[in-house]
Amino acid sequence: MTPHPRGFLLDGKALSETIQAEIAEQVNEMKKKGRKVPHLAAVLVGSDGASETYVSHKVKACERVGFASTLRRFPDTTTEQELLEAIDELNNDPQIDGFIVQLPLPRHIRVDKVLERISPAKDVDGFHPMNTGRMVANLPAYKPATPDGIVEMINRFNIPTRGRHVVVIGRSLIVGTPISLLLSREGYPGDATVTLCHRYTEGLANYTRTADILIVAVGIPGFVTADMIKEGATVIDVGITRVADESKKSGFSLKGDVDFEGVKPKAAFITPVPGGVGPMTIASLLKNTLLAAKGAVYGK
Ligand SMILES: Nc1nc(=O)c2c([nH]1)NC[C@@H]1CN(c3ccc(C(=O)N[C@@H](CCC(=O)O)C(=O)O)cc3)C=[N+]21
Repeated sequence: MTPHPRGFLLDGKALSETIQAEIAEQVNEMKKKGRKVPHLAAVLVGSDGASETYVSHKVKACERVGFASTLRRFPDTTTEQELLEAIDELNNDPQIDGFIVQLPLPRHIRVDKVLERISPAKDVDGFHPMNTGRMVANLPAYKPATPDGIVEMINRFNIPTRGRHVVVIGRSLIVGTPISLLLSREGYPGDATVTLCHRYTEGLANYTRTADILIVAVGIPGFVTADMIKEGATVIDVGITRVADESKKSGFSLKGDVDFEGVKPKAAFITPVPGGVGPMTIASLLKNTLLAAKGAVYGK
């Protein structure tokens, strides 16, 4: 008998590039028909290093697929009212198909107020309660990019989900809650039995050890260790933390929530960090922007 394969890398970077090539193809078709290319705007408040990196990745991805992009920068001292006015401008700008307000925001700005101000039809992050609600109700909606990227990854790598036990660690509105919903609902990739764990879960390892698919989004480097994994599980690492690293020019390296080296020999499939879920998030944001330009969710 051949040994069961272990440690197959779920290469999110390569898959994201494949999806971006598919999107670029669609942009070419739009151009041929004389239609305007999709236009994504990003709003960045303050100068958080990680946020700068993510937003620049999004802008570069737009260029790669042939989208137009706009970056609106605001200082840390921007008031909530000023930010809301900037959002109104983007809502009313017919050139902009979709936009995102990069999180986190400075503490003096109420994130709920900001997200609710975004027109649901332009909310390509899928953070507006209208899109959350429509997703829950199985209506056409923009789905949040990180869970959508995970679903896409499971789909394209043909990882079975029906009747499987999915354990999610972390219940955020942006990752843990929506991925639990998407994988438990009808059809593929779905039909899974989902357990949603969080900081108050007692005996966490008793759950994780029964997971066929383990999805970790807690933001603590190396949180999941080999002893917590079932042999042959699929391990999806959403964490991405900057950890000081003298050997790097940047002075830091990126660490996931999973002890990759320890877990890899036990897992059937595993996502690396970087190069796993992060790039899939970008691909899904582009997908949503294409949907917005086509009016595929709310009409034109
Ligand atoms: N309104 C809003 N929408 C978001 O979607 C959003 C956000 N705010 N705030 C922060 C989180 C985080 N996020 C990532 C996107 C791409 C990578 C990504 O491309 N990561 C690369 C490496 C990134 C690097 O070099 O630092 C990778 O994992 O290989 C990571 C994280 C989107 N987020």
